[in-house]
Amino acid sequence: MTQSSSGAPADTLTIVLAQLNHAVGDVAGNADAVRALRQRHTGADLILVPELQLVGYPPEDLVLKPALAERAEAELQRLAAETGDGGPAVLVGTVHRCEGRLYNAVALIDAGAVTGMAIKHELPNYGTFDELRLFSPGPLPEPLLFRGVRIGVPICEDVWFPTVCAALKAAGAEILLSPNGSPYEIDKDELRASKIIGQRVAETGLPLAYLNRVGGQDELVFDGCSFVINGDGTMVHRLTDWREEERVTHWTRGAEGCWSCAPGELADWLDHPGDIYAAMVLSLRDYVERNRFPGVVLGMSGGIDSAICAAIAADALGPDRVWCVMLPSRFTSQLSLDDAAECARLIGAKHEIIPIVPAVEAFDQMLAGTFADQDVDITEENVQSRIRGVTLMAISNKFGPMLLTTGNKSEMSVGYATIYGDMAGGYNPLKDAYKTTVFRLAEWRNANLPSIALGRPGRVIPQSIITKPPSAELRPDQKDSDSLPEYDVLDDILLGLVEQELSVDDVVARGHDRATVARIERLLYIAEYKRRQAPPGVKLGSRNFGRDRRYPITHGFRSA
Ligand SMILES: Nc1ncnc2c1ncn2[C@@H]1O[C@H](COP(=O)(O)OP(=O)(O)OC[C@H]2O[C@@H]([n+]3cccc(C(=O)O)c3)[C@H](O)[C@@H]2O)[C@@H](O)[C@H]1O
Ligand SMILES: Nc1ncnc2c1ncn2[C@@H]1O[C@H](COP(=O)(O)OP(=O)(O)OP(=O)(O)O)[C@@H](O)[C@H]1O
Ligand SMILES: NC(=O)CC[C@H](N)C(=O)O
Repeated sequence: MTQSSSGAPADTLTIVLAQLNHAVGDVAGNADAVRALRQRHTGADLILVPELQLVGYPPEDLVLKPALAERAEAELQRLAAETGDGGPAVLVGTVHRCEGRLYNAVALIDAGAVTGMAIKHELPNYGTFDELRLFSPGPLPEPLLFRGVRIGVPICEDVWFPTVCAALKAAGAEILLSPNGSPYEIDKDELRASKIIGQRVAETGLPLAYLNRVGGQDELVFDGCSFVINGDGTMVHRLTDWREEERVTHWTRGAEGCWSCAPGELADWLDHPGDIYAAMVLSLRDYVERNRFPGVVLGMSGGIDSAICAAIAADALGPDRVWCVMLPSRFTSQLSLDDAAECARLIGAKHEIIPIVPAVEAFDQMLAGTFADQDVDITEENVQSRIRGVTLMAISNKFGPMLLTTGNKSEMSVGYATIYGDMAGGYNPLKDAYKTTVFRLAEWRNANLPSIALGRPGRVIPQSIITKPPSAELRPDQKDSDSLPEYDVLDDILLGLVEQELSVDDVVARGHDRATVARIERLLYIAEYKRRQAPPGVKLGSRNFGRDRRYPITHGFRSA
């Protein structure tokens, strides 16, 4: 029931929470998604869509192009006019230009017009965010009046601090509806729900609907995980994770004038490491689809990194869009050949063998004169890796699939990858996953099929790939542990140096060997140039090699 014809405030509201996967820059497509929602929910009073729905979140510097803002303004006016049909109103995230400034805003469109505007006050400017570069902060906001009800619209970062919600409450807000573009980070779903938003509700006593976007956008992925908490702190709705969802919620003004939302479904959210796996699947899917690739190709070595990447790709795109190429050299073992073939068979992906021996021999001959009197060293190992890169890129050029890179975060931390070799490619699902996480993911995927997956259920990674010692097989009997500490040791050192920004002394105090920690710190710093040239990959933690951690390439600092 909406506001009565006498103009008395509404005492019930039907609000649709639309957890959408919008596309950055596709203003027309994002507006069409709003149109379609209005058609599907004609009986609703109000529809809430994610932060910056019209331009997509995060728009980055694209939003500084005046033509983008103009297009968003035109679409907003068109959508507003369409609400003259008597159907639902919409709280739609968009950019707003005023007196030469650009704002991150939410427009209330209702009864044929823009009837209100909320402007983001707190602009996040840390980690991956740099909204102060793009937007001006709005003043402390006031509630928007909708059918006689004062609705507070704190926009994403606005709910991470007490100020905006307190101001809205003081100005008479009765309900808080918060549109978000909150990227996935390990454990952030619970942090948002139990801590951050729980606290805002406790401080204000107001019911709050938290609506997040879903989907992948370059290095970020959005998990959805929207929810509603009533003023007494009870969680009454939890929307699904990793998928779009439209949840119809019913709100009532109670005897004391306080609003509450009727309880609905409380969806389960994936725990570790299933959430990490889902993040990799969804981010790769959206990257490949939105950049219009027919599928992916990857070098399948019989090792765990390429195996899990192939499984993620099959779950993202379907097995028939994944092309696994084994490129054996004379150091490749029969076990690797067998494991690669068996893994591709279990996944259901295309598998092909292209020996690189003729190309290696040709390079040996070509360089024989120049390298006369030189010892064989890592140069020849890197040539093999680069021959694989050239071959895989030739397949990509000829048939169109994007080449996946497979270097995990442990390797990328210490530069254990060949630039222009196995680092050649377009997207890396493992970029922010340490090797120990990769092992956990393989075990998890063999026992679970995430609901968003398009791949086959059951075991997809042969056990021998999980149990054998990792090797790059670039020289006889090579093992990763010949040149690096065992991965559980390496990863704990990296956790300290990268994720927690500890010094060598701090990491040694955790029980590690000083010389090893100092060597890893040195390798970490001198590999920065490689990481700057590495392909993008999905952010999982709070310190990804990307916008979370912006180190200089050239510097002289060593902490020991
Ligand atoms: N600061 C800087 N700015 C710009 N360029 C810089 C640079 N420092 C070195 N370079 C250049 O980089 C070159 C060295 O880099 P690069 O050619 O990659 O060679 P490099 O890092 O020396 O060796 C590759 C490493 O990756 C390992 N690997 C290779 C292949 C696969 C795997 C695996 O586990 O999957 C591991 C291999 O065992 C070795 O440890 C130098 O020749 C130099 O020209
Ligand atoms: N024989 C091979 N055939 C096809 N691709 C290969 C081969 N060897 C290496 N690659 C590619 O180069 C990447 C790095 O390989 P390498 O085996 O040297 O180290 P890794 O990091 O242990 O990876 P993996 O666990 O996949 O073997 C592999 O993931 C794969 O994509
Ligand atoms: N879009 C935003 O304002 C994001 C910042 C916020 N702290 C989050 O990650 O949820």
